[in-house]
Amino acid sequence: MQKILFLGAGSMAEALIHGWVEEEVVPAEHIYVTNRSNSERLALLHQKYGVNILENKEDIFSMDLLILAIKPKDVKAAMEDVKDYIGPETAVLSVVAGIAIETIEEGLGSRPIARVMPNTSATIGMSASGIAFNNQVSQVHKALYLQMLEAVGIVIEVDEDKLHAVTALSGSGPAYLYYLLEAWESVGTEFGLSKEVVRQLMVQTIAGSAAMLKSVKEEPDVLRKKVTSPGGTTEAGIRALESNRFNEAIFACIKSAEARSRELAKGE
Ligand SMILES: NC(=O)C1=CN([C@@H]2O[C@H](COP(=O)(O)OP(=O)(O)OC[C@H]3O[C@@H](n4cnc5c(N)ncnc54)[C@H](OP(=O)(O)O)[C@@H]3O)[C@@H](O)[C@H]2O)C=CC1
Ligand SMILES: O=C(O)[C@@H]1CCC=N1
Repeated sequence: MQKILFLGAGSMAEALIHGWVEEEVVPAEHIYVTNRSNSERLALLHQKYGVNILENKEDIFSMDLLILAIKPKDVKAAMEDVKDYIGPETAVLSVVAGIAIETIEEGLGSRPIARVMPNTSATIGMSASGIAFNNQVSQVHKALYLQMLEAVGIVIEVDEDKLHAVTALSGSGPAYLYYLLEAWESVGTEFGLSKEVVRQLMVQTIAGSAAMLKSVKEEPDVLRKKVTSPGGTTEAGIRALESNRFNEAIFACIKSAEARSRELAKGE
C-alpha cells in the first residue's frame, strides 16, 4: 500500500497516523489526509508527522487505500463526496462506529472493505482493535491489515455483527477508565491528597493490574480475592460497590453503548 488516504483527520485518524509513523509501519510520505473544512488541522498533521495533505479530489483515484475516519452521521455525505473520484482498485478500511460494510458497499461500490474498531491508545501502540472483512479482501491484504493494526496494539478478527460489542467494550473502553480516574481523583482530593498524587497512584494501579492479568495465568476473581482480606478494607469497598449496584451499572453501560452502535448502523 503505497498511498493511503485518511478521509477525516480527527482524533482516531491522528491516533493511527501517530502509531504507524512512530512504529515505522507506514512511512509518512505514503499517508495523505483530508477533511471537510478545517485546513489548520491538516497543516498541523503535516507539520507534526510529515504526512501529505490531499491537494485535489482527482488524486483520490490513485489511492491504494481509503480510510474512513469520520463520524457516523457524516459518513453518507462523505461517501457521496468521493464516490465519483475513487478508483476501481482502491480498497476501503473504515473505523466508523456502527456503519455496516453493506452501507459502505452501497456508498462506494463493490470493492474490498475492512471494518476496524480500534481505540485511541493506538497513539502509543496499545490499541485493542476488532476487525471484520467483506469477502473481497484477499488473504494478502488481510495479513497486511492485521500487521498494520498489530503495530499499534492487538487486533482480533470477529464476525461483523460482533463489532457492535467490540465498540461498546474496547472502542469506548478508554473513556470508561478515564471516567473512573476522574472519580478517583475527586474522592482522593477529599482526603487531602493532591490530584497529581492520586493520579500517580491510580494510573500505576491500573497499569499494574493490567500487567498482572496479562502475565499471571489467573482469573480476575482469583486475583481480586487475593487482595481482599477478610474483614479488611477491600471487602468494605467491594460491599459498597455491590450495594451501589456496580454490576448493574457496568452491564447498563456496555449494553447502552452496544445498542447505540446498532442504532448508528440504522442511521438513527
Ligand atoms: N475517538 C475514538 O475513540 C474512536 C473513534 N472511532 C470512530 O472514528 C471515527 C472518527 O472519530 P473521531 O476521530 O473521534 O472524530 P473527530 O470528530 O475527531 O474527526 C472527524 C473528522 O471527520 C471530518 N469530516 C467530517 N465530514 C467530512 C466529510 N464530508 N468529508 C471529509 N471529512 C469529513 C472532520 O473534518 P472537519 O474537522 O473539517 O469537519 C474531522 O476531521 C468515528 O466514526 C468514530 O466512531 C472509532 C474508535 C475509537
Ligand atoms: O463514541 C464513539 O461513538 C466512538 C466509537 C468508539 C469510541 N468512540
